Amino acid sequence: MGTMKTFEQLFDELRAKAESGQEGSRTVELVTAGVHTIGKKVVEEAAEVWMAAEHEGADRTAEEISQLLYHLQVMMVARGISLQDVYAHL
Ligand SMILES: N=c1c2ncn([C@@H]3O[C@H](COP(=O)(O)OP(=O)(O)OP(=O)(O)O)[C@@H](O)[C@H]3O)c2ncn1[C@@H]1O[C@H](COP(=O)(O)O)[C@@H](O)[C@H]1O
Repeated sequence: MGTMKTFEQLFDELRAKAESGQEGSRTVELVTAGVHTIGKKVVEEAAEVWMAAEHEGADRTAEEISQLLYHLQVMMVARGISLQDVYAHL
């Protein structure tokens, strides 16, 4: 587990990362690859959340959920969608 951070903090970090174009950044790699590649990761991580929730412990499930949230945020960055755009629908 990395340093403790909130959903909002991670989003700001990912947006800055994508803009920086920093070499070796997973986020830059995914945003460059585009929404098709990111979409496949979102679906894969969603399936892993489901499987962990049914067959594994709470810790493993939480880890898979964190990976799903990360990939959803990368999708938002790739499509230029802000947190406000999403919160407006909650
Ligand atoms: N929170 C995350 C995070 N969660 C998941 N991942 C990525 O998602 C992968 C987990 O999915 P998998 O296990 O399916 O990985 P994989 O099978 O190797 O993936 P594929 O290459 O096969 O698609 C990890 O190996 C990471 O590459 C993340 N990558 C980055 N972050 C955070 O994002 C921020 C920016 O990171 P960089 O863009 O890499 O600098 C940092 O704070 C990081 O901690």
